Amino acid sequence: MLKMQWNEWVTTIMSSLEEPLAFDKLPSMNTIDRIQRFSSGACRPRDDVLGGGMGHRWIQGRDCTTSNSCNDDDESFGKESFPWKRHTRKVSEGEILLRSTSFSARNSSKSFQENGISHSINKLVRGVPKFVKIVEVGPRDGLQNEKNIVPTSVKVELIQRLVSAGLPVVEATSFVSPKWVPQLADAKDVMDRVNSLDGARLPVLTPNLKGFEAAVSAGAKEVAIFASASESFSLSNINCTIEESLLRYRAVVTAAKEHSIPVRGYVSCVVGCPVEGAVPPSKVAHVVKELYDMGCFEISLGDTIGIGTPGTVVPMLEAVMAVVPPEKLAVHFHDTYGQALANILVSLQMGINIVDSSVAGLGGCPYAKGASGNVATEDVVYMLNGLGVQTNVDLGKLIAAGDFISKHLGRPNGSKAAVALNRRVTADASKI
Ligand SMILES: CC(C)(COP(=O)([O-])OP(=O)([O-])OC[C@H]1O[C@@H](n2cnc3c(N)ncnc32)[C@H](O)[C@@H]1OP(=O)([O-])[O-])[C@@H](O)C(=O)NCCC(=O)NCCSC(=O)C[C@@](C)(O)CC(=O)[O-]
Repeated sequence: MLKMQWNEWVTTIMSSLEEPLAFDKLPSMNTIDRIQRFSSGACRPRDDVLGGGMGHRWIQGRDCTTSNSCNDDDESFGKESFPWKRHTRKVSEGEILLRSTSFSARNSSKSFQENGISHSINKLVRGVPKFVKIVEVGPRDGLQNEKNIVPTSVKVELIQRLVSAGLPVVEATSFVSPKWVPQLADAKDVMDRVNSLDGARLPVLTPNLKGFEAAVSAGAKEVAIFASASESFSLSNINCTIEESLLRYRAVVTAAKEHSIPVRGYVSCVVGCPVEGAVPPSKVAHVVKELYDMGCFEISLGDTIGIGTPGTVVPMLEAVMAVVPPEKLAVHFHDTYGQALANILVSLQMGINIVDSSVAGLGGCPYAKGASGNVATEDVVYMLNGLGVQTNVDLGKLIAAGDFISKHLGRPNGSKAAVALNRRVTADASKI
């Protein structure tokens, strides 16, 4: 069976990305037309689009029965169905400064009325949720590709900073084979030191029962399992077929239920695989449904190689939303082709309200041409602030966390918003 370490795999993938994949089998429906319908904000069932199944859940971008963003006054929006207590926090001075300098479409629509463009702004903003949960994956997805081992103390400080920036979920590490991912071999030590942190959930990746048991012994209170929609990626990443992986994951979910531990599911290669090319939406929907049916509370859709555009993301989401409710789905975009923010925006307009991202855009492989990591959390928060969407994240503290880890790694912060805002703060300070 094909066996390749994660780092080598990423290098291979990224080396093959110099030319875009030929996606010549896109669904025939006019994509622009669909995107326009998603942003219409109309609360009407669209059974006709889906042809049964969960069709009643689908509307033009929203769902009155399964999403609360149709009702702007619904306070339950963004609340988790978990027993963990929610925390409130004071907004820092830094964030007030950043907020005052950013344009918020939701708040500014009135002032645009005279210009006659309020209709367009309202149309866009009505389509997106009021609150978006950000799942920070930097300490795990971001660091797992780093060749030089990052000291445990740096990983711990990064997690502490991210939690104190208000991120509700920070994926802390992985209990995988240290031969496959040497960077995360200190998973137990990391968990020992972050377990007592209050205010955020700290899930960890577990590829099998061995990893699950180690995670539980280390005090993990939430885990994530990771399957793929591409057979080749499954073999390379976890050394087994998709069906074999689902068997393993069923055992993990069963054990997790006994411990009352929530399990998140990931599906990789949701739009494209460097070996297989375009991945059919139906294949993605199949794996997502399997994870959902086995008991995952949330499923994250990973564009592992960052190749998707709204043109491929929209049909994929349509297929997935036909089998799993949108509020159970998260999007996880890598930014290799600079498409991540566009893909996130269109996903929000389609009813998604959970976004994975990585502080400072950590991730990817520095030795592979064209490689880049997850979309930067700072860029996502900046965009959401501009749309008037709440995240409870303190952008100032988040930027400081990104600068901290970037400095340690010896490279510039990969977030464009962080770089621009840092420059602006320096420029403003020099005028004082
Ligand atoms: C799944 C395995 C373990 C199979 O690896 P394997 O070699 O097929 O496993 P095995 O059962 O044959 O065992 C081989 C050795 O690994 C050990 N082992 C077995 N399991 C564990 C464990 N849990 N923790 C620690 N050690 C483990 C096991 O004890 C044995 O040790 P030995 O006897 O040789 O000394 C391996 O392939 C692996 O660890 N893969 C992880 C790869 C990985 O972490 N990839 C990155 C995460 S996925 C991702 O980033 C995508 C995502 C989620 O972000 C979304 C997206 O963007 O698409």
